[in-house]
Amino acid sequence: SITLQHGAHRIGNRTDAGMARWRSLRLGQFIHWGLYAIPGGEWKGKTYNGAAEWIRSWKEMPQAEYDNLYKQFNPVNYQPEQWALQAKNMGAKYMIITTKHHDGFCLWPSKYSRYTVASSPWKKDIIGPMVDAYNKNGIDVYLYFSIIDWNHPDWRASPKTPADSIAYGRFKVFVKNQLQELLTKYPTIKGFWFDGTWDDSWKNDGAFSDELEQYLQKIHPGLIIGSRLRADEKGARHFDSNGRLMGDYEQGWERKLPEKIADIHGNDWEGVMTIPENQWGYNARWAGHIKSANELIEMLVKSTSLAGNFVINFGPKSDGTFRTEEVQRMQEIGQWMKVNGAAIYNGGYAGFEKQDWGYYIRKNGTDSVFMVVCNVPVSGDLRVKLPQQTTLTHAATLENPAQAITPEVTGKNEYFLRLETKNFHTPVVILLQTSRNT
Ligand SMILES: C#C[C@@H]1N[C@@H](C)[C@@H](O)[C@H]1O
Repeated sequence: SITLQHGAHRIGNRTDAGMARWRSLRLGQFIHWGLYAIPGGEWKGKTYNGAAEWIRSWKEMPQAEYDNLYKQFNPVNYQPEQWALQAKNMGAKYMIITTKHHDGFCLWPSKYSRYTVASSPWKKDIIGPMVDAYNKNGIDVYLYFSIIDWNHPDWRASPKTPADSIAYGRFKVFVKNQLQELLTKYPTIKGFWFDGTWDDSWKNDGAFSDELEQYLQKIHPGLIIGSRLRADEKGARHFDSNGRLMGDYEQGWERKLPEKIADIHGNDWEGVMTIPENQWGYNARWAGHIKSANELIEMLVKSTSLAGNFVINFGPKSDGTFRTEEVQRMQEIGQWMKVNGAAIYNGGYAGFEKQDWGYYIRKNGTDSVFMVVCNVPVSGDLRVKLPQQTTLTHAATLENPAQAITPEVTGKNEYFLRLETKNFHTPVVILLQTSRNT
């Protein structure tokens, strides 16, 4: 390995209580909300086919017109208490909110910028009441913060001239000030979710991202920050030039998930997922494949089975309400979580051989292993193959009333569980009690 000043400073996962809590939450809610919700993917009768929150970069969108949308930001139906209750009923245990996306508009009244809610008809702080409402409902809050800031005169994707470098130097001070301000104003938040760190200006300044992370940790010890913030001094991101993860969890799983346990290299990780193929901010016209609640539940189960967190994204409208399809997904997922949440919270990798019918999840630190059946075999017979020296002592479904299943022993450490009925409309969870033959 090579000597790095600004590579990973820790080998292996964090072992503190704050990270153990993050690891136990498993299901999160992402919220992308900002000026982009006003056009909602459309402008003067034309439809923008990209991600709605990137509409400012669309050649059909005059940037000056986009930058004046703040004069229309007035979410009269914004009710953070309702948002938090809805998330609680979905079973989300943490929430990530865009304080500032790439367009640079701040949902909090930052004293370092005029491009904030304070300048809008709404005037008031959006973030504070949201953090309070979610915390009151037992949901941890993480703040999404984009380093890219299209609105700030000193932002540079790639400094070319000495003047650029001086401007970008001012921009780095601005970033540091805004982050310190967010930690001071919202001290109960558990971490930052950084984005927009792919440009040369950031990638080529590993020292700054390293110092920034340490500066934030000094203000708020235990802060949880993923791998998307840092670069090392050779421009490597997420993993340093020695292949070691920088940050507290792997944060590269955006609209994709690992397939098998080897893909995560033993690191904590989090997957973030849109319900349409690629829309984070509100887009009036949802096109392409829209994920069903069952698809999202299966992704949550798959993530948990591979010892990772899963965060589902929602894009509220400019008035502060949620579109029907998103409300429906939250309700359906919540109904499933009410019965089966025990298989998700504190769930992790079971270490059993993967079977076609679905996923195994081990309740961390116990001999309780859940089977989550997503693909009911026409035979109704679920094959279970346990590691050597492991015996299956009991099996029952989680639903009410629990349906006991007598395991049929077919060979060494191999069993079949027969489902009495095969017509399930959502993934069915079976709790296995195993014992290790010491
Ligand atoms: C690309 C990109 C951004 N990363 C996702 C989390 C959204 O914020 C999207 O705009």
